[in-house]
This record gives sequence, structure tokens and C-alpha cells, in this order.
Amino acid sequence: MPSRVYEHPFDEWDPVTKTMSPPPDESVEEMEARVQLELEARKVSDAIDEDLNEQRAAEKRGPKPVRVLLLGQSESGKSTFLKNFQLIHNPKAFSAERLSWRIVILYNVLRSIHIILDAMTHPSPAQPRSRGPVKEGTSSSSSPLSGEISLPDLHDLDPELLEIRSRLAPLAQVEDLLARQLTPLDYSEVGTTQLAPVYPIKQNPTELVVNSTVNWKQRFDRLVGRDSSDSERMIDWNDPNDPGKVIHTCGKDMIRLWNHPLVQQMLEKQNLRLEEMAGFFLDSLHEITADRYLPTNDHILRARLKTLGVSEHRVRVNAGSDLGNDWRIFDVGGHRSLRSAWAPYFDNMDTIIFLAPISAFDQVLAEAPKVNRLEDSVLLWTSIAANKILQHTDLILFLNKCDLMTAKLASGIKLKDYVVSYGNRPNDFENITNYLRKKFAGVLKENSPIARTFYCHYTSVTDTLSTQKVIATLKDTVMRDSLKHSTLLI
Ligand SMILES: Nc1nc2c(ncn2[C@@H]2O[C@H](COP(=O)(O)OP(=O)(O)OP(=O)(O)O)[C@@H](O)[C@H]2O)c(=O)[nH]1
Ligand SMILES: [Mg+2]
Repeated sequence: MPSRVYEHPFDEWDPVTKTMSPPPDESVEEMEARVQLELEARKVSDAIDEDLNEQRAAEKRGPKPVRVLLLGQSESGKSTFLKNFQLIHNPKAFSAERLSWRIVILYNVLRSIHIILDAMTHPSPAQPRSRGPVKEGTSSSSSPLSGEISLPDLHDLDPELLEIRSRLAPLAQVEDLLARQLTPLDYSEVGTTQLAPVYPIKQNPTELVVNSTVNWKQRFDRLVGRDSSDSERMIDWNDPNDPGKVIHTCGKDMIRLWNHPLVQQMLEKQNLRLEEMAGFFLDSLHEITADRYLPTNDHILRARLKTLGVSEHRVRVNAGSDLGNDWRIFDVGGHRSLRSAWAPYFDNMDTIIFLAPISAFDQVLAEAPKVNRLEDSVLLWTSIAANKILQHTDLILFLNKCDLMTAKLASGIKLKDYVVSYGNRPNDFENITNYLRKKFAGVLKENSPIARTFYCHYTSVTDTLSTQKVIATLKDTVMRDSLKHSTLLI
């Protein structure tokens, strides 16, 4: 059957048609094969169109889905909140992803070990906290630091550490393999988490990212040779390519390294607070390096995988009635370079949940080492509040990472050293969170094009119990507002 190319002589001037045209010397067999392929492609395309039409028709018939957009800077807890939401509303699907998260957790561990070994090899001088925003774990190794190095060259001094270090060398291959296979090819993280290589490999341990345009979980499944829709019992523990094997073998040395007094001393002197880093698991090494390790729900919630792009997640929510059962949650990447991708999703959202990690008041952005993270959250909140397209969208603020905030204040870190306007008010959780709450409320009031209600929750989204309560309140708020909007639209 001749294609449309030959029916319309003018088409040959069209560059698209020209590129799509068959080669002039195409044989009859080639032509038949091509036409067959085109027919099959058309069938697939028609089936997709049909599905989409059906979906749209179903959406028109049924109650309107609730659309929620998660916003906030990188590491604010957006994806973690989504995970917790899925755990609460669809625990089966959450469990089906356990094997995929296992790989991420193993990578998170390798990254922390890498940072320790790197700090041993290239010690950096400490930065006193009182001189302004201190470095964040992920960005610290990339920021050039000045000053005298007063540390002893630990690996030269301590033969035990030297031995441990050489026994941990095989971890390099595993880390390299995971990083190369799991980081999208077109992704470069300039100036963020690049660390100097510590092992004899060329690969830098950049953060793992999840790209919304690829099904990362399937990529992990291919790595472990399994389909994660199988239950976790289906894992092949004898698979020689399973990265857990090497990690188990190196487990004792990893634990020795992390608990070594000289290492702790060195990290403290360099002000490398690994505990504050996203994806910190070194205190759980016993469990994670155990043979046949499978992550607990808590581990999955603490796993760190940076988001790229925007992804839509459908969750069935038991809202007590048909209305509002179907939630569409949109998760975005919060890194500065990814924020321009948010705007196209502003239309047609019922609610925005904005996460501000308040414990980050003494940290800087990984991508902009001069920008305080709390300040960045306030500026971001200001621009969201002032956005005209969003003027009818409800904003719900999560002052997140309250657990880390409590721990930080208990360790003696003072807000006034970073937020001068806090002055001499008491440095306790209640006073500080009240202050921050008022600050964000004031920004909303001053910047909203039209008056809005200020909804605010103190959250620790890694904690399932407290998040469950927040979600219950959230459902009421979102449902009420969604109803209000649909009434307004009628
Ligand atoms: N302790 C504690 N950790 C948290 C909390 N919220 C998030 N985290 C951890 O912080 C890290 C970053 O969280 P994510 O949810 O990946 O952050 P995100 O906002 O999605 O970041 P991007 O994808 O880069 O935009 C993860 O390791 C989480 O487990 C919290 O309330 N408390
Ligand atoms: Mg994310």
C-alpha cells in the first residue's frame, strides 16, 4: 500500500515528511516490512488513545480526583511524605517496592562510607559553627575550605584503619556499578554532590536520582534480576551479582570504621555531621549488612533518592465517601535547577503542600553554598504565595524535620547564630517553631494576591504515626476546599 508521501507531491517540500520518507531505493520486501511496522505502530497508538479517552470519560463520570502538588527545596521531605502516604493508604504497593528500596539503601550506606574514607584521605579543617551557616554533609566535601589543617594524617598513624580501608576497597566496584547504572545518562549534577574519588576508580559518588521519565524501580529490578511485583520472598539470595553480597562481606569492617574513636574524632574535627545527611544509615549497619537484609518500613522512609522532573502518583484514599477517593499527588525535584519545571503544574491543582525543613536553619543549599536553607525556604514560600496563577489554590505548610530540629537544639546549636532577628528569645522548640510559624504566616498574608487561610503543621514525615495524624487532618482540609472549589465552579 503506497504511503501518503506519494499522494501529495507538495509534501516533499515539507522537512518532516522528507525525513519520514522511505529511502528512494526501497525494495518491495523492505516496503512491505515497513508498512507492517507502521500498521503495528498505528495499532499501539490507537490503543493508547482509546485508553486515554476511556480514562477521561471515567473521570468525567466519576467524582473529580483530588490533585495535590508537593513543593519545597531539595531534601525538604516531599518524596518521603509521598512514601508515607502510600504506606498508609496502599501498604501492599509499598511493600512490593521493598527490593528496589533495598538497593537505594545499600547505595546510601556506600556513599557515607565513601565520605569517611575520603575525609581520611583528604582531611579538611573544621568550620566553626558560630561564624555563620555551616556546611551540609552532602555539599561539604565539594566546598573548598581554607585554613590550617591541624589534623594528624590518621591513615598514616593508625595501621588498623589502614587495613580496614584496604579491606573495604571492593565496595568501590559496587558503588561504581550502582551509580553508573542508576544515574540517568543525561544527568549532571554540577557543583552539588561531587566528591573527590577515594577509591581507585574514576566515578564520583554523586547522589542517586530518580527520573520521572524512567521507571527507576524496574531498573533496580533488572540489577537484582527480579520483578519487584513478586513478593520479597522471591529474592534470589544466591545471585552472585547481588550488591548485598559484597556489603555483607565488608560489614564488620564498615562497623569498625564507623565506630573507630579516631574516625569519630576526625569527623568531629572536620565538622562532618554525617548523621544529618540524607540517607544516613551508619547507625543501622548491623541490620543493613546482615546476610539476607530486607529493609524495614522505617529504613525505606529514611532512604534518600533525589527526584528529577515531575511525577504523578495515583493513590486510592478512603475518604469515607466516594468523593475524594482518588488522589493524584505530584512530586517534583526541589534542586534549584529543577524548579522551572514546576510552573506547568500550577494550573488545576486543588492543594499545594509546601515542605520547609526547619532543622536546616544552620545549613546551606548543596547547589548554592552561600545560601542558607531556611532563607531559601522562606523565599520560595514567598514566591509561591505571591504567584497569581495559584491565587485560588490552597497552600498547606509543613514545618518539617521537627525531630531533627529537637535533636539539634538539644545539642546546643542556637537559632540566633543563624537568624539574627530571633534575638535573645529562648532557644527551645516551642518558642522557635512559634516564631517560624508566625514568620511564614506573615509572608503568606503580605504576599497572597487574595486573602487565604493559613494551614500549618509541625511534621516529621519519616515518622509514620505522627504523619498518619497529619494526613487525617489534611484529608479534611483538602476535601473541604476541594468541595468549596467545585461549588464555586458550578
Ligand atoms: N529525620 C527526618 N528525616 C527526614 C524528614 N523528612 C525527610 N527526611 C529525610 O531527608 C531525606 C530527603 O528527603 P526527600 O523526601 O528525598 O526530599 P525531597 O524533598 O523529595 O528532595 P528532592 O527529591 O531532592 O527534591 C531523606 O533521606 C528522608 O528520609 C523528617 O521529617 N525527619
Ligand atoms: Mg524527592
